[in-house]
Amino acid sequence: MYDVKIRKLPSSKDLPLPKQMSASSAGFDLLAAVKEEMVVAPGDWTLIPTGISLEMPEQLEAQVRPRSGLALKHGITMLNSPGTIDADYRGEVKVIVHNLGRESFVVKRGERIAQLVFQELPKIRMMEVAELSTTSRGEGGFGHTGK
Ligand SMILES: O=c1ccn([C@H]2C[C@H](O)[C@@H](COP(=O)(O)OP(=O)(O)OP(=O)(O)O)O2)c(=O)[nH]1
Repeated sequence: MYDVKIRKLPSSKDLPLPKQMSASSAGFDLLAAVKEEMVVAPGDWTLIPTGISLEMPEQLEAQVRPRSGLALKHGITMLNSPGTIDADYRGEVKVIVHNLGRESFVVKRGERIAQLVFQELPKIRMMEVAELSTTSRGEGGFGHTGK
């Protein structure tokens, strides 16, 4: 269990605190802290503020992910999905909303625009080597085994 601190910024004072999906879940929905609404034209993308900033243990990162309902109904996704929120980032969490739909999408204030999922990060040690081990896959990739 990790403690994640959420700070509401002045732009979201009147909005509810994002709700954890369940007491044990690893994430919550992000609310759009736009002034009233923001229009995203078809094919366009824009940065949507969420009105919160975070503090989490350094073993974690948070990932900004699309909501499947918005994707299915409106073609709305996150351009950089999953967006990465670094543990040492203290700025406002923002969402790059991409409209892949055929119609303009209106982001309304307080709407659940994306979801944030926390992930434990492995510790790695990088090392340069001259050779890598051999495997049966070798260099095959990008569909080389067929459909
Ligand atoms: O969807 C996103 C992605 C990133 N960020 C914030 C938090 C993250 O810690 C910071 C930097 O993100 P990232 O490392 O993806 O961006 P970069 O383009 O590599 O910028 P930087 O040079 O600031 O690391 O921007 C968001 O608020 N939302």
